[in-house]
Amino acid sequence: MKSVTEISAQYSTRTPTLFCFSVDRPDSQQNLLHLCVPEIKLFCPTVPIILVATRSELRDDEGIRKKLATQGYEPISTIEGKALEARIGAYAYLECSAKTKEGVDTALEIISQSALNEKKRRSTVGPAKFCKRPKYYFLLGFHSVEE
Ligand SMILES: Nc1nc2c(ncn2[C@@H]2O[C@H](COP(=O)(O)OP(=O)(O)OP(=O)(O)O)[C@@H](O)[C@H]2O)c(=O)[nH]1
Repeated sequence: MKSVTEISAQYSTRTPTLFCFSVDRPDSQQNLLHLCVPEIKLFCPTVPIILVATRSELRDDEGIRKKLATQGYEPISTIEGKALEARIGAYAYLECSAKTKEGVDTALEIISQSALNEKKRRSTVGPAKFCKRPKYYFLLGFHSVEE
């Protein structure tokens, strides 16, 4: 997963950005909610977020269900995914599995469509600016686009 530092360095303020979590990894959803989303909202508030649930076929995998159950978890459901979409104000919520290919075509279609919509919007409202980067990233030793 790209860090928000990388996103803010490379992307314009309106480039649609994919945030992915894996349905068998409740921690990946928590990382998005508590680390990535607050940062991108702070530094790139106008970036449209497309939320993607990956490895969706693992919801029906008994081995995964059992493993998660021993830790007190279940695979992340569609309802939870949609709740996260609403909570972070995402542009779209998608689910797919690279393994079974389910949802992949739809995901690619919606992602392309959002990029085309953005291109259209840009031609009417002018060019996008780059995201403002937080100063403390310098202290942590990240590269800067200004360097
Ligand atoms: N079950 C399942 N496994 C998948 C799926 N997509 C990817 N994987 C597995 O997930 C692992 C990581 O896949 P990659 O395509 O390398 O994805 P990545 O984002 O580069 O992964 P990381 O390097 O782990 O961050 C591999 O072992 C893949 O086989 C999927 O749809 N279902």
